[in-house]
Amino acid sequence: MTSSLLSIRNLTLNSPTRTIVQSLNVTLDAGEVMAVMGPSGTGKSMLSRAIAGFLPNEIQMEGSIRLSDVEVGHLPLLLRKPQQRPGVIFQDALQALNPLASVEAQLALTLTSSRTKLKRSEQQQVLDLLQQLGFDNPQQTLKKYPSQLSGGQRQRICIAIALLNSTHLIIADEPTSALDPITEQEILKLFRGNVRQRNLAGVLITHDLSSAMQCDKLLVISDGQMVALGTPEEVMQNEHAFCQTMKQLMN
Ligand SMILES: Nc1ncnc2c1ncn2[C@@H]1O[C@H](COP(=O)(O)OP(=O)(O)OP(=O)(O)O)[C@@H](O)[C@H]1O
Repeated sequence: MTSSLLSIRNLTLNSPTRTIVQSLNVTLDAGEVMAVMGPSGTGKSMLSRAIAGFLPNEIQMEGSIRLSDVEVGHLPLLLRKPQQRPGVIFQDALQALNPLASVEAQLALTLTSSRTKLKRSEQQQVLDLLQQLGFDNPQQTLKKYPSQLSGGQRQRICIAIALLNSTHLIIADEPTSALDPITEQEILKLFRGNVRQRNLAGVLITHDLSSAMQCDKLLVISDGQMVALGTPEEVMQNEHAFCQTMKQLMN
């Protein structure tokens, strides 16, 4: 039997005062993208932080998170081997990028953590990736600084960094909330397309229903509890009020 790329068993996250996520069970295979939806404040970001290994100190984790069959749940990001670190794309690309480093420096540091210039052997890989992410002039893009890029371009650089960083899993936590609707759809399409094409697994936390409908799985969390998990079509059949509201919006 082949095991899933990501396997979460009985995950519970407790703050000192209350339970934030309770007894969550999810698996995700390579090539699959799972959307996570649910009302505000119900634990979606905390789930992504647990998977990525940067829970706040005051949050206690119970249960298991396995990446390619290795238990990583209790390992903070910095103690994980490179292949156990997911690529992470955050909401605010401007904050995620170093304002004082050029695009080339940020991509080179992603590849080596010690250089700010791309090696000749890395150049073509990076230029191809930037082109694939929709940059018309990748050479020129490498010279730019985050403040010289648009919001959508910055987020595409964050996707490039996550793709260069990750051999298994990419997590995107509301990556398009600061973007206009057309750029939003472009970015989400690039995210889904690249995850599938590279046979990674992707977790997309989103409030955008149309994008969630194009994912392979949809997980709905409400009050820290999993209320539905399945294909988006299956989730629309769920009786829970949040799923029924989604169904009405789709109709
Ligand atoms: N450092 C922390 N310590 C204790 N509780 C926290 C901490 N950070 C967040 N929380 C609480 O955890 C709960 C879940 O927060 P989380 O950010 O995961 O929600 P979310 O579903 O991602 O919300 P949104 O859709 O608004 O981004 C919230 O009630 C929040 O107040």
